[in-house]
Amino acid sequence: MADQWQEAYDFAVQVARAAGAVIRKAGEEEIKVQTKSSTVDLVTKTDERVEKIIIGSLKEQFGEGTHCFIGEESVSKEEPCILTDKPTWIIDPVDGTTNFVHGFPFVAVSIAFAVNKELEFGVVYSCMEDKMYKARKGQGAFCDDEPIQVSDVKDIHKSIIISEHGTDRSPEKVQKIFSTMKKILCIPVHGLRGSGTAATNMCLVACGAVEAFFEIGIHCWDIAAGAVIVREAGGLLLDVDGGPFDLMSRRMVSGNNRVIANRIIKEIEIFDSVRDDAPIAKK
Ligand SMILES: O=P(O)(O)O[C@H]1[C@H](O)[C@@H](O)[C@H](O)[C@@H](O)[C@@H]1O
Ligand SMILES: [Mg+2]
Repeated sequence: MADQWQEAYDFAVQVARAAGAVIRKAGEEEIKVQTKSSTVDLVTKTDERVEKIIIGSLKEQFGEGTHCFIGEESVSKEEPCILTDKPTWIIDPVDGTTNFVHGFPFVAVSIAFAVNKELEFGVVYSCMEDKMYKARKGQGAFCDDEPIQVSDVKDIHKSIIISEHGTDRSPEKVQKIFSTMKKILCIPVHGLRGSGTAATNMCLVACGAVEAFFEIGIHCWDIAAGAVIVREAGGLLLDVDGGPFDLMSRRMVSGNNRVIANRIIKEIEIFDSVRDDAPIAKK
C-alpha cells in the first residue's frame, strides 16, 4: 500500500504542475467571470477546465471507480462532498480565483489525498510564483524539494498572523471578522496579512514566514493539502474554539505552535458556517 500512495503522491505533484501551467497561460488571455454563492464568490472557465483536467488525469492513472473525488467545482454542481474511508482526492483547481481574475499574483492548485478519512499527502503549487509545496504523512514538508519548517516564535508580540475576509459579506459576519482582526492587531502583533488563497496562506505558516493563519468560511478543498503541509512542517491545526481540527467544519486555525494558536483563539469571534458535508438541502 505504502508504495501505491508514493506513486499517487508523485503523480499529484506532476498533475499540479501541469494544472498550474494551464492557469498561467489562461491568465494571459481574457478571463470571463461568473459568480457562485454570492456576487463576490467568483468562478471562471479556467476553474472548471483545470478541475476537469486534474480529475481526468487522476482517473486515467488510478482507474475509474476505485478512488473518490471532492472538487470545488464539482461540489458547486451538487456532486457530494462526503469523506468516506475510500481513497479520496480533495481538489481546489484554482485557489485564489479572485486573485486570478485581478492578476494579483498568488494563485494555487491544491490537491490532497485521504484514506480512511485521514490525510495522506498534500500538494500546493503556487503557480504564479512557481513554488511547489508538498508533504506526505510522516515524511516532512518541502518547498521545491527543500525541507521547510514552521517558525519557532512563541511570543505573539513578535508574530505575523494571516486571515482572510472570505466571500460571505453579511454585515454581522463582516463585523465579527473585523472585530477579531482589530483585537489581534491590538495585542499587538507585528502584522496582519492575507494572500487571498488559503492554500498559500497555510504554506506561509509551514515555511515560517508567518506564525498562524485562521479563517471561518473556508472549505475542505481550500485547506486539505495545506493541512498536511503545516503538520509535516511541525505546526498544528485546531478548531477556532480550541478543539480538534475538523476538515469539514469550514473553520480552522493553523499555527506554528500551541502558544501562538491559543493566543489567537482567545480573540476569535466565532460565527456559524454550514458544514461542507451537510446535506445539500441545508446549504
Ligand atoms: O479562490 P477560492 O478557491 O474560491 O478560495 C478562497 C475562498 O473562496 C475564500 O473564501 C478564502 O478567503 C480564500 O482564502 C480562499 O482560498
Ligand atoms: Mg479555494
